[in-house]
Amino acid sequence: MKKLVFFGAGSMAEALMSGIIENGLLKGSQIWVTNRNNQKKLKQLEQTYGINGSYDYNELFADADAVILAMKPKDAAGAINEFKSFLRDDILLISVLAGVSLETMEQAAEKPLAIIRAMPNTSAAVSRSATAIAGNQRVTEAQKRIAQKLFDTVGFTAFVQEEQLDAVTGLSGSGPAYIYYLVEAMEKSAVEIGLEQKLAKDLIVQTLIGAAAMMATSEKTPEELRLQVTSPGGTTEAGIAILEKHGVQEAFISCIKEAANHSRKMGEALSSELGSGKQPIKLSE
Ligand SMILES: NC(=O)C1=CN([C@@H]2O[C@H](COP(=O)(O)OP(=O)(O)OC[C@H]3O[C@@H](n4cnc5c(N)ncnc54)[C@H](OP(=O)(O)O)[C@@H]3O)[C@@H](O)[C@H]2O)C=CC1
Ligand SMILES: O=C(O)[C@@H]1CCC=N1
Repeated sequence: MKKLVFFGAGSMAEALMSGIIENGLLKGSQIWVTNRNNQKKLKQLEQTYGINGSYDYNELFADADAVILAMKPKDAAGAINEFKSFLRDDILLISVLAGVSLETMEQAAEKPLAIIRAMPNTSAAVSRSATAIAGNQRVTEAQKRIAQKLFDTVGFTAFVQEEQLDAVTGLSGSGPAYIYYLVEAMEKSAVEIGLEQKLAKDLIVQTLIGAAAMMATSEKTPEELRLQVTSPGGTTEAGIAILEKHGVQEAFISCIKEAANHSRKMGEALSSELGSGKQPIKLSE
């Protein structure tokens, strides 16, 4: 790949471009980025990563191998409509939009295109994304390899059925936020029980890294690993009894199901917006 273009310059686009550049897959000069109107952000990305910011579609699409769609799903129809006349047949469109189906994007582009739908996460910035991808029939083997290399560069990649991508979104697309939420609670409690914030953060981060490494390398299930830590009558048992009392595991299960369901609903909203005469489904923000 010689030229990659990002439509959208927010959290996900920045995580991907920084991982791609950091790992040497592409130089900053091979990456082009545009957004809706936040010129300050484009300047900041130019200064940080040496990428090219532009609002000129001729310049953006010239010799582009792949275009990554990285705006909010609600902005996708408008964006595709604005740039669809610049899309050549040989450009690979890669969408990271939550919920938006391949069919909806094909419909929006109003022309046959090779499209990969991907669900990475922001840990791409540190080459630790968990990404799942699915493509339409027009994606060639060479284009599949391009997409796989791109996402392998920033972490782990799995090919999935398109129908599974809403579940992936609820699980690992949003997943980092669930972990940060848990860590917020761990940090608050650490301070309340007498630890300095810096020490608490170091201990928490190392605990997460260690637990992740155990799960990645051990033959044991997470439940077995948990039981190894839980001495009968000990501290862990006392703590986990509180989590059980508050239904924390059930809450996490509902959280992931709701996020996956919301991904599906966002896709349906865009699809019906594009469909003739149908009203978009209302989403609670
Ligand atoms: N954040 C995450 O953890 C993840 C996000 N995603 C997906 O990535 C996408 C982006 O999310 P995120 O980065 O968080 O969003 P942000 O709100 O951080 O960024 C959205 C970007 O899209 C730009 N934009 C809006 N409209 C257009 C347009 N018409 N043309 C070009 N650019 C446009 C915005 O520009 P401006 O600032 O000028 O308005 C902004 O740069 C979403 O679809 C989301 O589902 C997927 C996986 C994880
Ligand atoms: O919250 C969102 O909608 C996006 C998709 C996955 C993570 N962030």
